[in-house]
Amino acid sequence: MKNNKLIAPSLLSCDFTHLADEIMAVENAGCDMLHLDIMDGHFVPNMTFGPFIVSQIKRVSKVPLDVHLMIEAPDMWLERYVEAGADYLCVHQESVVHLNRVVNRITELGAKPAVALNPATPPQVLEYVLEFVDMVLVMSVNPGFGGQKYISNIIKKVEWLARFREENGLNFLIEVDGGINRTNIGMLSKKGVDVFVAGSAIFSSDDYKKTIEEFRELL
Ligand SMILES: O=C(CO)[C@@H](O)[C@H](O)COP(=O)(O)O
Ligand SMILES: [Co+2]
Repeated sequence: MKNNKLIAPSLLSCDFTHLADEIMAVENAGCDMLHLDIMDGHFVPNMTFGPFIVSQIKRVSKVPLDVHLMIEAPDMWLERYVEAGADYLCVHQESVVHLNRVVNRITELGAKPAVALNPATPPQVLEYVLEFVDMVLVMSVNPGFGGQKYISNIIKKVEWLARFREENGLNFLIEVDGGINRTNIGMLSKKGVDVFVAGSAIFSSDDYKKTIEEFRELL
């Protein structure tokens, strides 16, 4: 961790034909975590990979894995993703009925629970679970694809979460995901964001190290 701000490249935008090389490249470039987007073709209109690939990524990675579940009924899969090596395990509030139970289960399994919010979901729905989570993921695009445009009104959610955290003496991390780049990362950091997921901004750049260093200067 550097300056308590974490950069988590989303592998969704990497070259999957050279997965291990891409992981090594972003780790050597100084990233703090790897963000893994799990999509099931139901909760979001796209599909990626499951626990087997997560376990393979775990074998070759040195930094913590931040596993973002964009799937229906994630409660059926918690054990599998923790066994596969998830350090942070994130469920969408919109995909879960018994959120308190799911968060507690992730903790019992030994991972750090995180909850994600779609762009249209207000943060106040999390008021009664915030004391139990390690991280809140504020989606700044509609989940399903990399390379989309940042939705600017999510900043109000970041402000509310940062204020709630302060007023209640909590220490969950605030993470943003979607359309993060050098034009918005500095402002988000000042508002209280701790973890910055970036897919296309890192993997479409020519020099991952330079891009991550530029991000870090803006934090
Ligand atoms: O969860 C998601 C998309 O659903 C993200 O993690 C994206 O993969 C971020 O990609 P960029 O917007 O940074 O290209
Ligand atoms: Co994600």
